[in-house]
Amino acid sequence: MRFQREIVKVKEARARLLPHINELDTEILPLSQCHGRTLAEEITAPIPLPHFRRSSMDGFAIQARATKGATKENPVWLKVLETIPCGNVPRCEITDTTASRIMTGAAVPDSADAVVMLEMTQTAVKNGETYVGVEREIAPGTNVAAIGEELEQGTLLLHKGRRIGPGEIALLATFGHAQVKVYRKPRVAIFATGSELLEADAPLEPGKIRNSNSYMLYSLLLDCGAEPLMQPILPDDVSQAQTAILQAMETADLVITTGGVSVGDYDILVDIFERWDGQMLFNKLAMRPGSPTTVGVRNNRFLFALSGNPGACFVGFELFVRPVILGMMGKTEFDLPLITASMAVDFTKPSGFERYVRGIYQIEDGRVYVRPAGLEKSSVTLTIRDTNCLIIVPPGGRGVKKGDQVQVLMLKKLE
Ligand SMILES: Nc1nc2c(c(=O)[nH]1)N[C@H]1C(S)=C(S)[C@@H](COP(=O)(O)OP(=O)(O)OC[C@H]3O[C@@H](n4cnc5c(N)ncnc54)[C@H](O)[C@@H]3O)O[C@H]1N2
Ligand code: MOO
Ligand SMILES: [Mg+2]
Repeated sequence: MRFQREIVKVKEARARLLPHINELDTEILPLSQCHGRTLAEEITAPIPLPHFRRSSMDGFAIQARATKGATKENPVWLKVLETIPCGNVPRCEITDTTASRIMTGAAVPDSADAVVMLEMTQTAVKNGETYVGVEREIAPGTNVAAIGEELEQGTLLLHKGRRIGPGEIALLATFGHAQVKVYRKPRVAIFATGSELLEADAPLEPGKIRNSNSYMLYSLLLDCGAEPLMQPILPDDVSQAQTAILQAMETADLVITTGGVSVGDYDILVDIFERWDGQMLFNKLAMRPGSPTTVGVRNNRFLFALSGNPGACFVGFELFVRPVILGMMGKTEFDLPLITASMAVDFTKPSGFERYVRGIYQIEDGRVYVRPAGLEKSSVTLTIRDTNCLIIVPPGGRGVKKGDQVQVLMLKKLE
């Protein structure tokens, strides 16, 4: 019997990670390279949006009061003073007998309080002068976007720690942030362990399998904005593995291993943790899958020893690695969204521990229904393909029944 394992609940395990999360340093990147990166500064609006009174239609800038009594049969005729394209500054003053042709997005003259759309007008030329006939009464403010209509100056737009996507990029460009302060990507070394593992391009051999976990982790890491560093497969040799892992911990910000954490004779991560000169945060969780998941910290760096079983490796990443990576990039809220949903089917597999079932959510008639993505065994890879949530099945009893309300962690946004 190797060392004793203390069983820790998921909540407690996650709490134990928090004090060890260190924010990474930052770098300045051109805006075009910021997609997927995480903001390391707060962005506020330096000016209002729009910053000038803007026409929202193609038409004529007018004084609304000039249109009193206007009808299609009896239009109010106004003399057209100038044309105001986008990007130009209006020159002429509007009175209750004049108008200026204006385009969508152009600056409305200060003396105008409305824009009548082109379709509500007719034009005529008399003695070389152009006149516009307004066919309807127009209320003040019509088709004029006020200064700050969208945003007031000084509004906080983007928090530090926010992932940059299309919406963030649009705001950054709007306010002239051509260079953006972002967090450096966490560099994460990935080791698969196990003498049964073959490279993905290797032909199969008796008793052996291909290493899929490293590639899955690589993809999960890219997905949360980290820089994965793929390492060679480690055979079941304790010293060799220990040297490689400790070496990687010198250069990478975080190291993940998969496999070798249970009670098998060749579960070498257990041996490595027996000789560990850092802190061990936990080595047994009150959860399925992934109960033997082990996490250590050494010289302020994490070693996540995830299970080798693909399903357990996936769940372990989502529950424990993802929050740490997000925290390293300045996020303070990194919990997966938790919702309540109805079971669409029975799930009767009993479990002594709380179970995080790889699941599928669906929306029907405005309600969220969940079902397991398939065979609920931690060795299963296929279900990861279809999983968009984790259904939390409480410990004990006989699982949950169709129609029961369950807590669900969302991995993908509700569409
Ligand atoms: N007697 C007991 N046996 C087991 C226990 C236990 O408590 N008592 N726990 C079980 C649980 S729960 C899990 S989870 C697994 C954990 O296994 P390990 O993390 O030690 O992983 P391995 O033994 O290395 O491999 C398990 C399984 O996964 C396959 N594997 C490993 N690495 C990869 C990879 N990179 N890509 C794809 N598949 C991989 C490996 O071939 C094994 O089939 O232990 C239970 N046993
Ligand atoms: O805790 Mo293990 O991952 O279920 O089989
Ligand atoms: Mg094992």
